[in-house]
Amino acid sequence: MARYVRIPGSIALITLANPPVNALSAAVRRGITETLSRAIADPEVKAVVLCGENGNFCGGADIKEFAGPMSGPGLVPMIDAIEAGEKPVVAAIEGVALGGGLELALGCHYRIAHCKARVGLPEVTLGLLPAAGGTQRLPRLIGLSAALDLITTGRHVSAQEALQLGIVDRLTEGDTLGVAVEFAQSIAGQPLGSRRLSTRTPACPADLDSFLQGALVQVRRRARGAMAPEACVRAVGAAATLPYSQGMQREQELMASLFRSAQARALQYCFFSQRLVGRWSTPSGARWDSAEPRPIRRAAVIGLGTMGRGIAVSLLQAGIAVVAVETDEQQLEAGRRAVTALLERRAQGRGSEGPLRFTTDLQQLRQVELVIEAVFEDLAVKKQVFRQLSAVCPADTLLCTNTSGLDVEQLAACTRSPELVVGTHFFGPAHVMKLLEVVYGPRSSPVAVATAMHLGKRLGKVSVAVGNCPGFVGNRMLKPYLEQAHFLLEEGAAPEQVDQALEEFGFAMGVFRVADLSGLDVGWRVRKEAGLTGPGVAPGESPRRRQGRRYSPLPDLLCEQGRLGQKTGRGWYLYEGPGAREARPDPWTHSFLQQYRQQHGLQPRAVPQQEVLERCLYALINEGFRVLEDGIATGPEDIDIIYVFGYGWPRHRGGPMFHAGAVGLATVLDRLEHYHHAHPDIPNLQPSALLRRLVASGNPPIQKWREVIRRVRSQL
Ligand SMILES: CCCCCCC[C@H](O)CC(=O)SCCNC(=O)CCNC(=O)[C@H](O)C(C)(C)COP(=O)([O-])OP(=O)([O-])OC[C@H]1O[C@@H](n2cnc3c(N)ncnc32)[C@H](O)[C@@H]1OP(=O)([O-])[O-]
Ligand SMILES: NC(=O)c1ccc[n+]([C@@H]2O[C@H](COP(=O)([O-])OP(=O)(O)OC[C@H]3O[C@@H](n4cnc5c(N)ncnc54)[C@H](O)[C@@H]3O)[C@@H](O)[C@H]2O)c1
Repeated sequence: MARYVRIPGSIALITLANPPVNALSAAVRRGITETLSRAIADPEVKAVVLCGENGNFCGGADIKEFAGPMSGPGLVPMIDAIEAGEKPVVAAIEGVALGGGLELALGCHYRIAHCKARVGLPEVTLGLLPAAGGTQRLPRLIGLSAALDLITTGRHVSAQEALQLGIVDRLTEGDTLGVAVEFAQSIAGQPLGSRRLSTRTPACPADLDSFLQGALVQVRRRARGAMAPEACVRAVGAAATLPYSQGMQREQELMASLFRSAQARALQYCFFSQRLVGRWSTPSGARWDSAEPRPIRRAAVIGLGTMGRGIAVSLLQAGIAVVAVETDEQQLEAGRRAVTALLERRAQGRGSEGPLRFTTDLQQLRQVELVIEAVFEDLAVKKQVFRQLSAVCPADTLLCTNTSGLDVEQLAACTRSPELVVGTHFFGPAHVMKLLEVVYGPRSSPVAVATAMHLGKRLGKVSVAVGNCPGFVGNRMLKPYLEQAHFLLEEGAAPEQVDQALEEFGFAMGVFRVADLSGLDVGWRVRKEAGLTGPGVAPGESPRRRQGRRYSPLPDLLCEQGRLGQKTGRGWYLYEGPGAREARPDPWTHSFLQQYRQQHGLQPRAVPQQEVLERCLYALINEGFRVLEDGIATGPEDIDIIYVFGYGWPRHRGGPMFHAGAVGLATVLDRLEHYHHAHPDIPNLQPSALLRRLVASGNPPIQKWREVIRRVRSQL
């Protein structure tokens, strides 16, 4: 797993060979240890070059090994041996040097990188810290402040930035290995002294204590409840305050507190799930490895409102030519200004964008290969647009809708090629949010799904293929969650209490703060169209019951009062003025809730925080099990990735389905039964058949759920 060759000029070349990313598995560590001893023992060898095959230096420790017992040579002694050796070792970095890969390079005496390479210490994103000396050597190389930034964010750094920071010594645009070998020959025999990073003293800010304290406050604010960022700060702090060997000891202790933690497991599950959802399949047999995506060079966006603008920017930044369409000149002008401003704001340091044209004339779409419709969420309007698109665009144009939950099949039925219609559900702001739900209808062809999935990847999104049902996966599961939050207000909770529980769980914002931010009128319009509120409601129907089940009119009542959220300066919370962002608890809301409860004869009670969490989250999770039963999502990983990337579910809790497994499925079932018993008029609290079956199957690990799901589906 590490090849050794002696090349002319007294250089030993060690090549890590564990494709695709040369992860440092036990076999690779053994290979490096053995080949290095060979190079040191060989009197002919004057210097060593370390590189990786397949265009990558090294993607770090082998994450797959973390789940089992660790064996083989340790990374730390291996890297220490490289650094301590008398022969210079040069790392030739192509592709990536990440995590343990960069730590390995930091143990080398020199680093030469290709100009397209990326380096970083992303361990924090896996719930860990760089525990092969990264927290001790990087501060000694680039200073405490820069090292802390890299280690606590885990961000990947371009070769150019790495050079500026001093992480690499030299960049090359050509043959990295050739340059590294030549360089190694040139420095052979020179003293290594301070090239050994462990011997250096890190550059520290003047007021170290307050700097570290500030860093702790910042990471706590950024990653609520996540343990790893804090441990990273402490480990880097040790580099500043302790000698190297004691700092290493501190690094190991802190790593030990993280290594087997539930958070690390959750984050590593997210890493692998993100890759798993890329290997999508549909019930009709379409698959990622057999369906060929079409190349997309020219696209159109219909509707330049909140979403269309971001979608256009996303496409342009991926180098795709865009025709942007609006209904009239005024809307077009507003759209043009918005798109231009977004592009200008994001222009710095970005690559060239595709050409952009604005029009009100659908006839301009005669040459596009893909259209994304982002007009109002109104089925009739969307159907009309799809009829027009089908008439104007070439027959093989892929027609996509950005609907949040309308029936994709009904739109497909308006076109002459229904197999080329799919949902591409972006999340706002579309040029920022990472998630794309790709919704296949019963007639969507493999090529249509593959093209949309591939497009998502090109746009830098995490794409998840899901089936067609009201709300698809994400919004369908959100509905029972929101409903519970409203019911809890009826029963005695305050909005800020519910939000606090959810924020302490790890959401960046609680449900009511999010509602105020996105505007309460969005859901109000949907409920009016569904006949749940407004003129569509049958006369005499109880305000707290709809379609035979409990209903809360609270959000409708707020909208009727003109309290639409941040945009009106008042919603569930009070704001300084329209558009202001800081939410303050509003005495008006409290007395409104009090009156509402009195009016409906509801006896308020103190709702425990635990109940807030259980009812909101377990109702959402229960719907997730139904989504799986119905075959709308292929596996729990799809749901979890949707929630982590689209709905702010705290990543260190792995996603709702992972969380259910972590809590224990029997517990989730038990609590749902309890709440359903207490609230028989809330059908969403009735445990799903799949949850029952999983519990009956002995609570299998989440990786095994798919087998049970297959059995349940075949019996339903
Ligand atoms: C007490 C113990 C002490 C231990 C000390 C450890 C210290 C160390 O600091 C810890 C680490 O290094 S932690 C590590 C820190 N490093 C990181 O966090 C880097 C993680 N990796 C990445 O960010 C991305 O994979 C790359 C950017 C490298 C490539 O992106 P791309 O080109 O889009 O490709 P892709 O689709 O992403 O991956 C292709 C395949 O490779 C697989 N695989 C990848 N890395 C792996 C790994 N390290 N391992 C295993 N497998 C890894 C990946 O699953 C996929 O497999 P599949 O079966 O085909 O699905
Ligand atoms: N806003 C969100 O956060 C969000 C998130 C995900 C999905 N969506 C979905 O995206 C779609 C658009 O939502 P939005 O919030 O951007 O709406 P919006 O009201 O901000 O914008 C809609 C735009 O479409 C234009 N339009 C209407 N009919 C048109 C037509 N026939 N041809 C061309 N343009 C037309 C309107 O002039 C308007 O500018 C909806 O289906 C919505 O459900 C919205």
